[in-house]
Amino acid sequence: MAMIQLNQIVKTFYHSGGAFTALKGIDLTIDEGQFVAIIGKSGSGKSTLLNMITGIDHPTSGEVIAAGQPIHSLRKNQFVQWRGRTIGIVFQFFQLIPTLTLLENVMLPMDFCRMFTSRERVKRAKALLEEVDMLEQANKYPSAVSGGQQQRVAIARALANDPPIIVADEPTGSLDSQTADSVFSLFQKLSAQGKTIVMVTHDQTLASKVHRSIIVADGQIVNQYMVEAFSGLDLDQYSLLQSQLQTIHYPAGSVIIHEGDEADCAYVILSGEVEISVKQPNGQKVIVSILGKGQYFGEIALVQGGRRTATVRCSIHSDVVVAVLQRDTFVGLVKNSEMTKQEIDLMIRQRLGQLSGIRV
Ligand SMILES: Nc1ncnc2c1ncn2[C@@H]1O[C@H](COP(=O)(O)OP(=O)(O)OP(=O)(O)O)[C@@H](O)[C@H]1O
Repeated sequence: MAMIQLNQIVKTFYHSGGAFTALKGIDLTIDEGQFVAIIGKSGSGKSTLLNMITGIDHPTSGEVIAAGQPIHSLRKNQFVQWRGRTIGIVFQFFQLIPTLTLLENVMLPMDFCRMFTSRERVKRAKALLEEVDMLEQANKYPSAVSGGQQQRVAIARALANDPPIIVADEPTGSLDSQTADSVFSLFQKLSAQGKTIVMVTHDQTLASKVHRSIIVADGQIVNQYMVEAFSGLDLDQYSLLQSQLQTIHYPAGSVIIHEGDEADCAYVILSGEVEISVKQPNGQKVIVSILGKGQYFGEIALVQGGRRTATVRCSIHSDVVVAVLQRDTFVGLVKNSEMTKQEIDLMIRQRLGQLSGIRV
């Protein structure tokens, strides 16, 4: 079930110098219980995207639905109460109230949403502080504990009303790496308990520790099948890829590449399936493989020089959408990413081996 859904979200900021579009038509569905990392370079639009989900900011156009509620259709008072019960928010700099004790900070969202009786609130706040290993410090003020400890309390506060969604903007960004690890494992624990978590981070290594990572580049989400096809790129390279991509729609059964043609681009399949075929010496065509979403083709002639080694035709059952990468972009990516180069070299060797087996 979808817990968060963004439909065609556009956000344009207007200022004295003109207009700047920070989000350019974002479509995103996050399922219940998913732990999602939003990754991207500084200025790519991550926080703006998060602010759309929390309702801290309004989209210029488009719709956000969280826990079944179109959030921007609620009146302000209704919205604030709804969010207090539905979305727990964790910030990079904790944002605890300095004049309240840690226990009082955790009780605040329950007081605000009148969720539990006063006695239950104290009991629950203590239980949450225990869960984040901070119960012994409950009566201290935020300034008397470390940054990592403040963030643990901020997480307990986000959980106060038992919201199904937790949203966190760089929650480990201001912490040293050891403290960051222990705060991150708290999020993993919450994920295991079934919370839906959306976390903005600069840290690409976190991608392997969550259910799903979404790369934002220049106000757009980099297509997940591009990320699958080129898994070894860094954020600068994904940004470049996103800015230079062109998508083309081919009808079912049409030919995308003819064997023997000159080569000037490579392709990644975004939807549908293609058949790769070669001509045998006796003139007969043989299908050597079928490729689907997240797989690329057309790379052999680009990397090795020369003409197309096979014909690529859309399956007769479905249309095909491909991302087209011009020669310079493709060769540049391969040259600048050793991991991508190794993966592609290996793939080319396997494919050429397969083709020569068929041509003899
Ligand atoms: N209130 C605003 N007015 C004008 N421009 C804004 C505003 N908020 C954000 N922007 C611009 O929108 C773009 C995206 O900003 P955003 O804060 O979402 O990026 P980010 O990916 O979260 O960056 P960082 O990792 O540095 O926090 C930036 O170019 C930023 O300057």
